[in-house]
Amino acid sequence: MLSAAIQYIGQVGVILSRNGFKLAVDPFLTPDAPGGPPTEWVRAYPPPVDARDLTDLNLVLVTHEHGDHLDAVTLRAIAEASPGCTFAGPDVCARILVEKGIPAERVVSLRHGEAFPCGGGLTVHPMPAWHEKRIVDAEGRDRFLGYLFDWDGITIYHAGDTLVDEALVSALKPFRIDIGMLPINGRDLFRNRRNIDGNMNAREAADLAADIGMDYVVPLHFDLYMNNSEGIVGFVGELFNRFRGQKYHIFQPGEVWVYVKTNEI
Ligand SMILES: Nc1ccn([C@@H]2O[C@H](COP(=O)(O)O)[C@@H](O)[C@H]2O)c(=O)n1
Repeated sequence: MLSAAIQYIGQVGVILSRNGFKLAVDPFLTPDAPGGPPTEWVRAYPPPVDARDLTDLNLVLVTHEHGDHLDAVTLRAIAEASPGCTFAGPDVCARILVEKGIPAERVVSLRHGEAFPCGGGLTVHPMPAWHEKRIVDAEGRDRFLGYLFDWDGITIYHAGDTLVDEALVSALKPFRIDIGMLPINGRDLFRNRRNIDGNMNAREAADLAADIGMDYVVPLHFDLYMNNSEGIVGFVGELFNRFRGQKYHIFQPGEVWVYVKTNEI
């Protein structure tokens, strides 16, 4: 019987733990968000975890540089609380992390096509992401990344912020994904006008989960900022109406879910 523990910490932030190795993706734990009131960015709930209490992280992965994903205040607090923690992300983020005070020797630049071996039987495969569009620099390095965790018998995909693109489906198809964590906030002209880049919506996330054959699909990016959300009801409806039997897990902020991979009881 194989298992992995996942804690949801808000927006797209999660902490994953397996085989004694613990990592966080996009921890955004600042109570006063960048922008913040009186702007449109009003958190729906306070951070469920204090970054200063994250004392045993081995790795933090950042998907892109937007302030609700790369939160320098949170990351500096983690660097201090978890002295053995490495910080990794797209090259743009790696440079920002160093500028923001994370020691350069603890920062790794990741790119699609180059696997990143870690402890605990984990290999991280950086995946391209289309946060409204795919942006690649002159050296072919993606500005936005998702991550595929090939973790000693359990495969977990964290999409970061992305649309569904045929090239993404092709990149994911070779893997048998046990848990796929997908943004579902969608996009529209009126958010674009306010410089809010879009992602896949609930319908597209449901289709992707079914098309890839994910065991569980986990929606993200729907509950923290209601100005950039399409809610959760549509996602459940899509699965119920069109993909009956597709398993899913909807997190509450701060909740820990233990995924167990077994056919036996
Ligand atoms: N507190 C925040 C959160 C987000 N933004 C900006 O919104 C845009 C979209 O954010 P994503 O989650 O889709 O990456 C992006 O430009 C963020 O910087 C913000 O200003 N304040």
